[in-house]
Amino acid sequence: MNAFRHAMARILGQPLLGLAVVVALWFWAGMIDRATVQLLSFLMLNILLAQSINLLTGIAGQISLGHAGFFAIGAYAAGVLTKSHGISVPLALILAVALTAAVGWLLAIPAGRVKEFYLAMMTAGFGLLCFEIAKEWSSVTGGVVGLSGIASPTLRNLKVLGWTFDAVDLFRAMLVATAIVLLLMRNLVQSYHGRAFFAVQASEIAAGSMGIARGQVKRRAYAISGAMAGLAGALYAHLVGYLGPDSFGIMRSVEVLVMAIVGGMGTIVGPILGAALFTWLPERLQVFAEYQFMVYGLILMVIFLVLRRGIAGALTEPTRFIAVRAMAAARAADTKPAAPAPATNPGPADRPALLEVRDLARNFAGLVALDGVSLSLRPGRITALIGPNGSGKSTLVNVVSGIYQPSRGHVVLDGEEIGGKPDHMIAQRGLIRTFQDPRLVPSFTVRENILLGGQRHFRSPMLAAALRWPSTLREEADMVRRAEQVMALAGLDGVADQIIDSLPYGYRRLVEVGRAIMAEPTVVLLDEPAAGLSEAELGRLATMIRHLRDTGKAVLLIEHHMDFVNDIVDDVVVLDSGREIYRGDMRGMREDPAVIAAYLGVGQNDHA
Ligand SMILES: Nc1ncnc2c1ncn2[C@@H]1O[C@H](COP(=O)(O)OP(=O)(O)OP(=O)(O)O)[C@@H](O)[C@H]1O
Repeated sequence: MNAFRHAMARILGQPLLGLAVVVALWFWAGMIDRATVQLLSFLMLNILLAQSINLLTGIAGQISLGHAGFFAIGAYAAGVLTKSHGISVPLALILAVALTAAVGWLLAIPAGRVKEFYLAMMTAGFGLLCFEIAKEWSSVTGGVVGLSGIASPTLRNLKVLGWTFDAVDLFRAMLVATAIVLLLMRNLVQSYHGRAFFAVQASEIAAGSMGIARGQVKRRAYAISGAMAGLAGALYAHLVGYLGPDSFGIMRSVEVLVMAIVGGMGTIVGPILGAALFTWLPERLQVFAEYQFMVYGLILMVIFLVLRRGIAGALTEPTRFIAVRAMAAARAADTKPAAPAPATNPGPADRPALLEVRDLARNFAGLVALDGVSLSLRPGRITALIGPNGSGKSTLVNVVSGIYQPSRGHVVLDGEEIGGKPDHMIAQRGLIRTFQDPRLVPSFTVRENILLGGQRHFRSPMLAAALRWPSTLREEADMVRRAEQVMALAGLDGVADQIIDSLPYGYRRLVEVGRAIMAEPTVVLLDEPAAGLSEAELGRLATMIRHLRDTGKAVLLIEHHMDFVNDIVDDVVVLDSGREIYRGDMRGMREDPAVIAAYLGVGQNDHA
């Protein structure tokens, strides 16, 4: 079964297969009856709609129950602009797409602030609003009577660049448009922009910690998704020549979502298969006459029960079509991993600090979690931050990395005050952190997760990524090469292509630290990276942390594993109840009475 799914993944992943299908459909359309051409045209619309929601929901993780709204805006914009304002069809199409992209961008501003049920309800509200406007704004949309007489093949008045389109011409134009959109979407999803979408879906906090501006990513996802649904709407207007509000109700939004889910969200091929099934199925179900919707409902229930990851998930390997995998593997083949940096001594203790924390405090509703902590992290030195549970170590990392606002004090990174700045900006400036519970993209491979560390260094604009501009490919190849080096250092090269969720826990910790190395930070904050690691994994972790030190990074290590800390750190700071109780070296710490009483527990043994 696995061999079959692997083979299917290879076959369906071939761009030549897509080209062959497009060419075959192009010629076949000239040989078949009109009804079939119409059905194929609807298939193109459904593919665009299903991909549009796939990008927003399956890839960027933003559920939408109002996609029919974008479809309606695109359709009415094209219909009104061509019919009432005499604008040419191609220009109207471009304007309709631009308008829906702008609406998507604007919708992201409120929608980007909410999640899950609230987001579902907000987007359903958007869909309802569009539906009601279509119904009530009768001077423009024709209201419930609808807008008829839009240029279409049926009326023989669909003129494009002086050429009158019949049904077959329109289908061919839709076929080419759909193929181009799919190609651009695939390229985009496989670039670092696409990885940012997946990262936001997996964990917004982790995305921020890699320098990904989640608000911007969501706005882009809404705008592109809106534009795709808008394009489908504009094409629909010219396909049918008539628009009525009933085509844009909530059921249309649900249908679009169902197509993408049944096909397989998060993949490129899934929504195509889902769209094909749901274009073909209603026709077949007509034999059940008045029972057809019952049968439809039953089929849906069975499909969701049996195909948990959609048709694509059943046919192929999981998430085979996402991210940079194919490209990464190709580039990796000619990559020679660099040897780990030679060990050097720690940097001198008197070099200027890369990170200065001064008098930092943080309260949580009356609880003082941090109470005036000061700390300096210098290049090429590893500082341990230790202390009993609840002493404020993670809070310090969260405040410094921008997840929590400080209640008081300063955080200065490389001479710049960063206290209170958003987490992604702090990461962009070179302060990278890991989490107590590793936060990775579960559907990504080890390589893809490591690559996410490089997000802050990518520069290619979205258009260049969608067009696979040579500069984008070069940038991507450089990053992949660096990811290979990081994996070699971390001993992860043997599992580079494994999905992270299929690997034991220890690997996830190492991958998260590898991701931090990939970011080429100036300052790294590691929150209990050794927890739960085996002896062999601890060895690899130590190599990675020493590599950070030897390449001049300032490292803060929160850790309870004293033997591990003893072996690698240069300086130690101990916290208790949000205050510093010790600063110095390891030996001094072990003998310090305050540390013994608060943390090391020897004092308690003495009492026993
Ligand atoms: N988001 C929050 N809301 C309320 N209280 C919090 C929050 N985060 C931390 N605290 C509290 O702040 C104090 C310090 O917690 P913190 O997690 O920083 O300790 P820690 O030293 O990292 O502990 P551990 O070693 O168990 O991770 C604790 O009393 C904790 O309950």
